[in-house]
Amino acid sequence: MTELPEVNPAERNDAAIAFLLTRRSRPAKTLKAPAPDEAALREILTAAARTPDHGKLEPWRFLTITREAAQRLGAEAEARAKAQGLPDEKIAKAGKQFHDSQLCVAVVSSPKQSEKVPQVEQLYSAGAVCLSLLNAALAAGWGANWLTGWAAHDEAFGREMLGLKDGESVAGFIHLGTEGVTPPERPRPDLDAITTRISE
Ligand SMILES: Cc1cc2nc3c(=O)[nH]c(=O)nc-3n(C[C@H](O)[C@H](O)[C@H](O)COP(=O)(O)O)c2cc1C
Repeated sequence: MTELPEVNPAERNDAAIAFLLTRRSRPAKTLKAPAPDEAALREILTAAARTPDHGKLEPWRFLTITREAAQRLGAEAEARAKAQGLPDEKIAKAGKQFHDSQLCVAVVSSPKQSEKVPQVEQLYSAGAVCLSLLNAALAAGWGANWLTGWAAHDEAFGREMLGLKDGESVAGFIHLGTEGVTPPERPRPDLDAITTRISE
């Protein structure tokens, strides 16, 4: 069990706010070794699992994929994309995220039967886990990137290569490693354009 730091949640946490105001992903293809070791990964996953989850259903789980396993998955993704008759560019793309990967965590959406919590809310929670995982890795000083792509959406690949069960899907492949390049800031949403004030 990762020990919890001493933080008073009722006080402003300037470092956390500064992180959230500046955080950004590092492109997966630019990540290098080393990747988080077992202890570092455990801390990141512990943070990721501390995510809002209506009804405490835990409608998600993790697959941790080493670099060696990722090479195997990359080759298999390419072979399957090729067998589906996809164009060369898409075949290469299907495998590339795995070939580039130092360490990958697949966040699996695993919705549970519930009369109270709609499936879509369980899916939202899986997406929230992806962001928490990404942010925990970035906050710990790693480079990280949330990707999906062909392998996340091909049902047979999920079932046969990742062991997904009926109803499960990949919410994200989060690639982790050491930052190779700091990407330039990208345009961020115009807050006024996306915010409506409802005041009465
Ligand atoms: C669900 C989801 C799937 C994504 N899949 C891909 C992908 O397959 N390929 C890609 O280049 N970017 C993908 N992205 C975008 C990357 O994560 C991108 O690096 C990210 O939007 C950068 O955001 P940030 O700088 O705010 O962290 C995806 C984003 C999300 C939320």
